[in-house]
Amino acid sequence: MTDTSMPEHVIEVNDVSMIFNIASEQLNNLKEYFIKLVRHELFFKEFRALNHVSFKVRRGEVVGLVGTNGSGKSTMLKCIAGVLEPSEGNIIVRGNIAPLIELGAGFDPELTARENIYLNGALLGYSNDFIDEHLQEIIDFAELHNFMDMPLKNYSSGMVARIAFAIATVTEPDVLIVDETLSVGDVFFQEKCEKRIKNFIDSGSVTVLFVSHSMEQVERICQRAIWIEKGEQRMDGLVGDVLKAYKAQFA
Ligand SMILES: Nc1ncnc2c1ncn2[C@@H]1O[C@H](COP(=O)(O)OP(=O)(O)OP(=O)(O)O)[C@@H](O)[C@H]1O
Repeated sequence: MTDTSMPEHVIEVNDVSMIFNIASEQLNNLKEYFIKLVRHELFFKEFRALNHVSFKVRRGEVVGLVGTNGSGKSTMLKCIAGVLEPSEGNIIVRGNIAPLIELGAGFDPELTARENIYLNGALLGYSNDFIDEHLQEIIDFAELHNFMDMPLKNYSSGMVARIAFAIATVTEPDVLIVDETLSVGDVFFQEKCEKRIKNFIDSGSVTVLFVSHSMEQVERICQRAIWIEKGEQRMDGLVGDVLKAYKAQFA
């Protein structure tokens, strides 16, 4: 049931900037780093990965973030997911987030896939009982029945993606963040994930933020796109219009 008292914007990104401190010169090893540090010769310069970005996303909207390599898309998603704190501005997220970013970050490579499902599930806020109840469903979706007792360090990146996607989407999240997760999966898994995302979209209550370098995939999944380039917000609008402008820069 939709709660009409809820504010209609599920995500609010208000004038967000992200500044990273990067070493101003190249250091070749840790020893060099410590010598410079002790001599107070270590200087940093500021790098703005995001520069005054603002946008709002309504419940049920499916938004694609596009931009060339290093333009700040993942940084934006990490700020929204709460993995990074913006240097300036603020972000409001109303509801629970299923973040499919930095796959494997919430996993322990030494543990088996089965153990990792419980570990990652706990990080996502699921109880042990809940996982017990849904374990088979997760394994079925990931289609990795024979590999459940293998340590995750022996998994391929696509296999990790399968497990991560299956756990994160076992229930309907308020906000689903998908950052290149699907790109490491094979075409069959990609189709399966897209179908699950589409089901969420059809329910009308899941908000999806999606990053992909496949323009075709962005066009197929998203209604709206935001173009971020070198940390600057270039355009925000209907997916067709934004992709047209984005592609035109290479023409
Ligand atoms: N922890 C960090 N420290 C310093 N710089 C960082 C850090 N994380 C990201 N950056 C820099 O911020 C910029 C934006 O990176 P980001 O990963 O957000 O780009 P992206 O648009 O997701 O790129 P891609 O399409 O290649 O995945 C890059 O120049 C990157 O080097």
